[in-house]
Amino acid sequence: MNALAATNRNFRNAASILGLDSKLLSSLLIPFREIKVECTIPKDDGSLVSYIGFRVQHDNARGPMKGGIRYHPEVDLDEVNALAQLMTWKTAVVDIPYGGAKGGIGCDPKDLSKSELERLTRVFTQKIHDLIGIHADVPAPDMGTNAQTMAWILDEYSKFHGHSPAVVTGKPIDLGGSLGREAATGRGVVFATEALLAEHGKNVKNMTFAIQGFGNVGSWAARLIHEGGGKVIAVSDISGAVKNLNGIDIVELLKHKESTGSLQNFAGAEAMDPSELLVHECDVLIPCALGGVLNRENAADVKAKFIVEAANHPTDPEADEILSKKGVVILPDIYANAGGVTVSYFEWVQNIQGFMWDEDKVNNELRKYMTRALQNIKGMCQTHNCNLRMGAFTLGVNRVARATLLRGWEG
Ligand SMILES: NC(=O)C1=CN([C@@H]2O[C@H](COP(=O)(O)OP(=O)(O)OC[C@H]3O[C@@H](n4cnc5c(N)ncnc54)[C@H](OP(=O)(O)O)[C@@H]3O)[C@@H](O)[C@H]2O)C=CC1
Ligand SMILES: O=C(O)CCC(=O)C(=O)O
Repeated sequence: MNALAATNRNFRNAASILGLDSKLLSSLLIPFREIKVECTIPKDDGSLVSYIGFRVQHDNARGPMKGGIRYHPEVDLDEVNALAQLMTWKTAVVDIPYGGAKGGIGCDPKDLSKSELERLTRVFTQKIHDLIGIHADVPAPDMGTNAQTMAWILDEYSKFHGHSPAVVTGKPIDLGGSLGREAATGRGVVFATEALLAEHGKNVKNMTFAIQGFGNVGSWAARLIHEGGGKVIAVSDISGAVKNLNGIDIVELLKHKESTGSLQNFAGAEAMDPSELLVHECDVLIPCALGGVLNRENAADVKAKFIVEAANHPTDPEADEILSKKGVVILPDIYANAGGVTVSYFEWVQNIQGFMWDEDKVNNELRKYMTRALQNIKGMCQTHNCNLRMGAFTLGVNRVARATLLRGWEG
């Protein structure tokens, strides 16, 4: 099942639990706007190359649409649609005043030089600048993009609209970025994990973790778990996977990846088959890379007791069912990875106020938002007798439905 079909299915289940009217259901499901643009750039050798860029603006009932931009070869309209819809429910789950959007370009950023990436980002921004904006749609980083990408978008957008730092979040600090945003998604994952484990009378200390993906989200989650006394026993990236049952020294692994560009040949751990990571013995599995990695092929073999969905849509609905039957507790993506967009909201607020917060304030506020959201999700689970995914979906969908109804339908 592709990401869009899976996301629609979760939404429909939530709408049915909430007893939403069928007209309202269709209105919430259909995206506000889908943008598809051709981006042609000269490569460094002078040859021309064309890419397709997308921005899907899913819903703006609760505020400006918000969501990252992904550079990855598998980006297509269906995937961006699914991710945009997830953003609508996610911003509502953590109760920040935004709707949902997502963008992407079907390219492999590893095949492009820095100047090619800059040209591609500027051309994409030229094509969408009229449709994004501080109070309309505010992009941010996602897979394959980073603070530098946001700096290029800000610079290109500002040529048309004047200096506008709040038009993107996840910017470099020197250009109005927020302290704590780079670590925020990983930090939010750890706050969410701590809150979940506390519900089960456990804590991060002495628990074992397997982490798929060692980019922005995975490396920060691993670092903070390691700092908190958790044992990260397996980590993977695109180059392969490593394990050490006594716990990997994450600080050393970060240095190794920084200097060699990969996890391979790290002296403090042994190589393992990357597909083994997801089914390796551990207490907590944290997927931090691609979607759909837990599916009917491997779900029955998962040994973790808890899954924290740091990636977007890592669990296919068929896997969801298999894992639920096994009693695995899954903390869903629209809550677990919401720390990134929450601190993006703090960044946007700081830009609009023209006042910078210190990092402790950012992190303390983030903990408050993540803790409160889990309590709200659990309230929905109790009211509707459902699991955490449906608790989060019903919470998010209900908030967006309420905002939509309050706005009314008169033309
Ligand atoms: N950045 C953010 O603020 C947010 C991100 N997310 C989600 O988190 C996930 C990760 O995003 P982010 O960390 O930003 O992306 P990055 O591009 O920074 O990192 C992605 C990581 O995944 C690894 N990877 C890619 N393919 C595979 C694979 N087949 N097997 C194992 N690892 C793989 C990459 O390997 P390598 O390092 O070798 O390239 C890299 O380590 C995505 O699903 C994203 O949507 C969710 C909320 C916010
Ligand atoms: O920070 C943001 O605005 C969006 C982050 C994002 O793309 C996500 O949560 O999936």
